[in-house]
Amino acid sequence: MAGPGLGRTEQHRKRSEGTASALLRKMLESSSVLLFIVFVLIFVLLLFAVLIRKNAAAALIWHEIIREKITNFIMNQSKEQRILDFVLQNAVRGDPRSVVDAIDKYCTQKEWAMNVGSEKGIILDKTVEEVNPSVALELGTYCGYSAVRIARLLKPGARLLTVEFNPEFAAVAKQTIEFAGVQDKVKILEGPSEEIIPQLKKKYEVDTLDFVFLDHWKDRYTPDTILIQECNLLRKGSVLLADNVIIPGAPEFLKYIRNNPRFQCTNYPSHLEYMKAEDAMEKAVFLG
Ligand SMILES: C[S@@+](CC[C@H](N)C(=O)[O-])C[C@H]1O[C@@H](n2cnc3c(N)ncnc32)[C@H](O)[C@@H]1O
Repeated sequence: MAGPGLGRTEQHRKRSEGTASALLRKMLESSSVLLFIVFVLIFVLLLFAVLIRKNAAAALIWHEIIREKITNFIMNQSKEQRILDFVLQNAVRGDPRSVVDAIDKYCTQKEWAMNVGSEKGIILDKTVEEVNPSVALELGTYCGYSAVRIARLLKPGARLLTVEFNPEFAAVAKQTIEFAGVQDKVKILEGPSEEIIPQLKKKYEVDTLDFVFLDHWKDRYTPDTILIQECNLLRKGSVLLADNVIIPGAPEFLKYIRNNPRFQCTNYPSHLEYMKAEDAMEKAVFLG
């Protein structure tokens, strides 16, 4: 009786040992898999961090897609609303320069945003001062940064029409423009540029445009430039200024405008807003 009993205990002990070592093996295997995954993740993150520093496209993906979505989720608020809040708290009501400076400060120190920015803003300012427009058109309002920049330089009686198809951006821009005190000079036209441009003559009493700032989605630069001409909105000497012709880039537009004998072009090398990557603006004077 004792023999078989001891045998069972021995068998049981061996089975337990077997199970324990299998469990330990599994644990070691799974922890090394876990360790491997952690290493791969750290490597990918480091690679992405280097890429963000070196590559503007990766930086834009990080700022505009990943970081912005996470911050919006955590704060339950859009980036554009955060920019507006910063303006309301840090700029001086009725002082357009302080509004521009506050947006630049926010976008340099806190969150990147697609305003024309301080460096290319100087090229924009100089062009507006040179043209001294009575009627200016902006395609792409966003938060109203460039609208305020342009409006503060307009002579008395001159006006800026600015087109934006995103209602949330248009609402933020309206408040920014009002806070800057330039609301009498700026009218936000809500809707897609391709629908608004053909309405400019009749609905908004535009004869011709003296200055056009192209700063909406880059694939619309060429079709909208053609549409503006088809609607007879340009006069001899009208000036177009296009932003971001290098990043995100508007190669088709550059090809179209530089090969068009009706335009005389000048390129202004600069840098992508709030970044070191190279960008440029293209000025095109309509020769009639
Ligand atoms: C680069 S942001 C404009 C930045 C602004 N000009 C500034 O410097 O402060 C481009 C804006 O154009 C708007 N947009 C893009 N395509 C458009 C279109 N076809 N019609 C109207 N708005 C458009 C986008 O919603 C976005 O707000």
